[in-house]
Amino acid sequence: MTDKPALRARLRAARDAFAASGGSFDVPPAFREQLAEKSIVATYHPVGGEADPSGFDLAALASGGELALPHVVDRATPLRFLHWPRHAELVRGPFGLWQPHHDAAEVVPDIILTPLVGFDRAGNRLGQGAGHYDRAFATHPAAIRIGIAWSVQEIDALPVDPWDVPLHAIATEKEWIVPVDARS
Ligand SMILES: Nc1nc2c(c(=O)[nH]1)N(C=O)[C@@H](CNc1ccc(C(=O)N[C@@H](CCC(=O)O)C(=O)O)cc1)CN2
Ligand SMILES: Nc1ncnc2c1ncn2[C@@H]1O[C@H](COP(=O)(O)OP(=O)(O)OP(=O)(O)O)[C@@H](O)[C@H]1O
Repeated sequence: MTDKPALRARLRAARDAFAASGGSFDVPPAFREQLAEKSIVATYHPVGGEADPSGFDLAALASGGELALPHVVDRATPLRFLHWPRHAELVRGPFGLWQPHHDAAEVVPDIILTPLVGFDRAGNRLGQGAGHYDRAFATHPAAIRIGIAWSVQEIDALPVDPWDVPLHAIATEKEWIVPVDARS
């Protein structure tokens, strides 16, 4: 299967079925190592069957880091990462998201944790299709890009478009995947 909309439908269904069966996540040691030097972590507030990144959030705070959340206006407008003191009140946004108030401080993330719809072992990513993270990665090329997903969201090879920016690592409930091209 090569078209993104069809893959998205299939992988969302696999994600939601897996999440409903009660998956859980440990924070990979390799993520903790990255926190030594990287302090501003853009996380996300999970919706539906998305894997919950709270363990990553706590690890970032425990190492002295700060959190940010994406703020979205609509499909066409690029997202902004806004500072989020954990437990600060969130406001309901589009797509059923919870996000910081629009006048929270904008930050430049060192690490971007990205919820995935799908992924492959080469670090290619399938998202929601609005291009929010594609554009954020283009705006913040120095940030470390870490995808978070359930293992059932993996496929052999995703179709790749010219604007797709590969991930540096993918965390699932089973493993920490570092694509060959992202190894140093
Ligand atoms: N938790 C979370 N926050 C996020 C994202 C995300 O995917 N998940 N985003 C990712 O870019 C950005 C928001 N952009 C989005 C763009 C489109 C849709 C969307 O089409 N949602 C579908 C249902 C999705 C599903 O079941 O997976 C919908 O509302 O019908 C969602 C978010 C930033 N924040
Ligand atoms: N750097 C960019 N600047 C402007 N538009 C972009 C950029 N990158 C991607 N886009 C647009 O965003 C859309 C992304 O579609 P695609 O199906 O690849 O999204 P996706 O893989 O689900 O990722 P995302 O999570 O970013 O939505 C395309 O219409 C593309 O033209």
